[in-house]
Amino acid sequence: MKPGIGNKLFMNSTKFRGKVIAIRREDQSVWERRAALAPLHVRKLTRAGVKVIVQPANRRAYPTQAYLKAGAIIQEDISEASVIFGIKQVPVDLLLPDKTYCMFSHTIKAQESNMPMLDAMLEKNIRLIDYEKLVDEVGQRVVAFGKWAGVAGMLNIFHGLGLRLLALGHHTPFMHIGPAHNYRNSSMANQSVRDIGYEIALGMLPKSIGPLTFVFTGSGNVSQGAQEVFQELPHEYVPPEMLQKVAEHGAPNKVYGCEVRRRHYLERKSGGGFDHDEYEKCPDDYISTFSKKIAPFASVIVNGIYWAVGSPKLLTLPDAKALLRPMHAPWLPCSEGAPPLPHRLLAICDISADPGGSIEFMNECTTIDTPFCLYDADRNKDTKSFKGPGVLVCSIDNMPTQLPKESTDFFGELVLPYVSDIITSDATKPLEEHNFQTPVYNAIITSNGKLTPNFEYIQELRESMKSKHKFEARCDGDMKKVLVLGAGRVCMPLIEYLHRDENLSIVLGSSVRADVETLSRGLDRITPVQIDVIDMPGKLKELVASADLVVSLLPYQLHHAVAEVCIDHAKNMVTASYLTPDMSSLHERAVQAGITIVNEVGLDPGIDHLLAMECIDEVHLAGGKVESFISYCGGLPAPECSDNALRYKFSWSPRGVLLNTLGTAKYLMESKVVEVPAGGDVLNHCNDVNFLPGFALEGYPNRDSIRYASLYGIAAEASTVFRGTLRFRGFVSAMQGLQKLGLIDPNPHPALHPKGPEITWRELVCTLLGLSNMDVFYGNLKSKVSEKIGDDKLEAIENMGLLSDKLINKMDTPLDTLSCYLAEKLVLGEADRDVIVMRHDIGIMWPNGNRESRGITLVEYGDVKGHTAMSRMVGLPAAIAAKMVLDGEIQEKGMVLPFSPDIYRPILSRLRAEGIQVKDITY
Ligand SMILES: NC(=O)c1ccc[n+]([C@@H]2O[C@H](COP(=O)([O-])OP(=O)(O)OC[C@H]3O[C@@H](n4cnc5c(N)ncnc54)[C@H](O)[C@@H]3O)[C@@H](O)[C@H]2O)c1
Ligand SMILES: N[C@@H](CCCCN[C@@H](CCC(=O)O)C(=O)O)C(=O)O
Repeated sequence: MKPGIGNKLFMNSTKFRGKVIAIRREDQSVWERRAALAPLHVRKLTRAGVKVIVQPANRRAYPTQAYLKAGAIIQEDISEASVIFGIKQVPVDLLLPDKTYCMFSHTIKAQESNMPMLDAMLEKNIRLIDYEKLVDEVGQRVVAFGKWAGVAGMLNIFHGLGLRLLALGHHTPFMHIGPAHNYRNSSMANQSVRDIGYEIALGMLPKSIGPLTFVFTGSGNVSQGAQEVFQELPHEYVPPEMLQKVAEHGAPNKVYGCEVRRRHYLERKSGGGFDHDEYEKCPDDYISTFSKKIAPFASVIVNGIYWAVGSPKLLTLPDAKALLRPMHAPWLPCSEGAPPLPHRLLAICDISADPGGSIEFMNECTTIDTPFCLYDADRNKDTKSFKGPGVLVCSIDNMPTQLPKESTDFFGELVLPYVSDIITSDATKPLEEHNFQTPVYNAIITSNGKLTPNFEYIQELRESMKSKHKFEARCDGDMKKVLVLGAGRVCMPLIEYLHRDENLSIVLGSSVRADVETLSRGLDRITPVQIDVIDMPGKLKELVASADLVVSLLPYQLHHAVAEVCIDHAKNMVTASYLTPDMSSLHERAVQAGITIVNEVGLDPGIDHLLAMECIDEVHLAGGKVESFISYCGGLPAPECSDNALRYKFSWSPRGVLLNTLGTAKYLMESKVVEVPAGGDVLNHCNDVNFLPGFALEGYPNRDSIRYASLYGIAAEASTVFRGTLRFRGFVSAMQGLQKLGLIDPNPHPALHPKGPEITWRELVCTLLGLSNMDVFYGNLKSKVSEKIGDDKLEAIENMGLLSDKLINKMDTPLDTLSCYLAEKLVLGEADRDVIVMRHDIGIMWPNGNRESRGITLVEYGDVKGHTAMSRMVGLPAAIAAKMVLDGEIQEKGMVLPFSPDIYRPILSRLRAEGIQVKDITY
């Protein structure tokens, strides 16, 4: 039935005589000024003989007087009415039994907060008609406020844009637009919009902000309402494919609009194209390109689409991170007083207002009281502010009530054709005795104490939700569970960071019971579990299966076994370790399982990558090239604690430290590839390192640096790429002594069989020297050692007690035996602290031919009474990455490295918030 037809329906009709309806006073929100029928509609009804009772309400936009003039009876008591019209939900104690109520009940998704009202309606024999379910034969809603949400939304976002631009340093004509509810009606609002349009046409938008583009999603009433307001500005519409051009080089004296339809951004996964019917049937077969092809060129997005669960989102959490990255637009005239915009996307008006829906990071609607929030993608948090990083979001879910008179007129006009039918309702009589037209009949949710057949599903939904809740309550409600494997030296700051989130519970599993118990002490929501991941595969499966995410802080060789189980159970995983070929080989399987495995998010690897990528991307964005990249990192004892022959104490896995001196290395030095074979040769490539002259540092190559040339995107431009390990001078020489003696050998040695006879360090050295007489005179032994490893290295061997008569705790291989021994000997003592020293020296060539050297330095000391610097620098980035995966901020599947800005930027910004400071110098 068409609007306006109501006029005829109520003409000369006698069937309405004696009918009594009421318009109730709204009480759901202080902003609710709408009514279901305007005085104009009431007049039609009263003329047709209907008695209309209107509950007095000074808040209603149409004054009570106007209803009185339209023939209504103004009175508090509405019990005489058989049908009661309202807009929003009714408090349970105000529900009158045996009546028909019309409203937006918000019950059809079994919304928990409205279930008591639904129960009361069933109990009180109320017939509930829900406007939302009044639909035509093709399922289109026939009564709605749609257009007015669009009109109000557009005004709100103009208003917010003015305030946001001001906070970014720019007065603009948008400052003169108020929130929608400041206007008496849309004509007044449109006049204001025209006024600012005049200013825009005169060129009063600052040039430094560049052209403004408005993207409208959807083409329904909401979008049309918004565009009607937009069109009051001097504007030009462009198709999506021209958006980039106008966003960069459009005119500043008008604004650009772009209406985006599904076909513009939805593509069949298997080879592109869009088919409406196919999409309706299988939305899963489609992906959205909105975030890549359209959003990067939008200043403002006005979202007016209907989004169904399961269909691709317009913008995800990672998309927001990409869109809110610094913009580089050197062609815009910027200065200190005319600052450039931080990024193009300034504001989103999410009129669809569907939390967690098409705009994934909109997880709570804003309100008319507090209409805006600023969503900071790097922190995945929003603030009620206009200042600071982020995109402004307006997602009020009752915008039409900001223009209450026109909304009431519009709605009343749409609902009136159905009123003639609805007012025949007598809730005391069975439905069958009525002759409702189909749309009305189909919108009846409750009748005669029961849910109508179309809505019986609500009860099932409630039951399934209840059992889901019960199940969730059993599994600690909405809590997510993280399984942390490994309770060693770098674990605790990770646990503490994760533990800050009260919705997380942690299972800490490791091979040594005492370790897991110590680390869990004093913390709630953490369960210590003793597990050997190799010897107890069943238990590992069980723990992984019940977790939402696994963090492995085990020795790196064990990650592969854990990753296999994560793939089998489709659980995401995070490690602070190098992506080994072993782990890489699981990439495809991880992709197939739909899981994310983030690697290399510790310190080195980890923070070094994040800082490198931050600088490299900045250089590339500004058109520069990275000609050389030299990076060093050392986890060291603080200089005042370096009181031993190695000038070293362990802040992370001793075995790992020793093993690294045996590995291969590869680097690029002034265009020459240098390959270092395994077995200790890396130490022969040691140099003094002098960027901190107060520290006596030396450095040697660390693994394959060339691999990072391509991963960092500098392979085609850098002639030097080097990553190295830092130590205090003296370490390399002492270590070479150990190597030469054969003490860093990872292969089993018969003298070190755990079940073999007891042996002292002195005897082992004799054995390794090939001496048949273990009883050799001490002075003589020293000479033999000197002969083998050199005079300069002898003192270190002696100083470490390796010529002593101390019994050995035999661990099969010299390497494991020495690791175990040195782990105790070179432990950071109670009064010791460690220090992390990291340095990147980056040589840059700018487009104008100028050269620049950038020094990025991180020096972090550990806390004597608290955590080591190493554990914080490894545990924190790993924990932040783990949270990002859990919260959906990292969604990439397979083996993931932290090289993309949407991963490294948030991690760095959160590390900086933890007080980690990096010095950046140009020399
Ligand atoms: N990226 C970086 O900057 C960085 C820095 C330090 C450490 N790491 C890595 O982090 C991980 C942890 O380092 P750490 O210094 O804490 O090591 P650690 O040696 O101090 O601790 C290892 C832990 O794993 C446990 N473990 C060993 N074998 C096990 C098994 N079979 N089953 C269950 N538990 C077992 C040990 O009991 C211990 O709790 C290692 O992989 C290390 O290489 C990375
Ligand atoms: N290179 C520095 C810092 C090393 C931090 C530990 N990194 C481990 C990571 C091993 C892994 O788990 O993959 C390493 O071996 O470099 C130093 O040696 O002092």
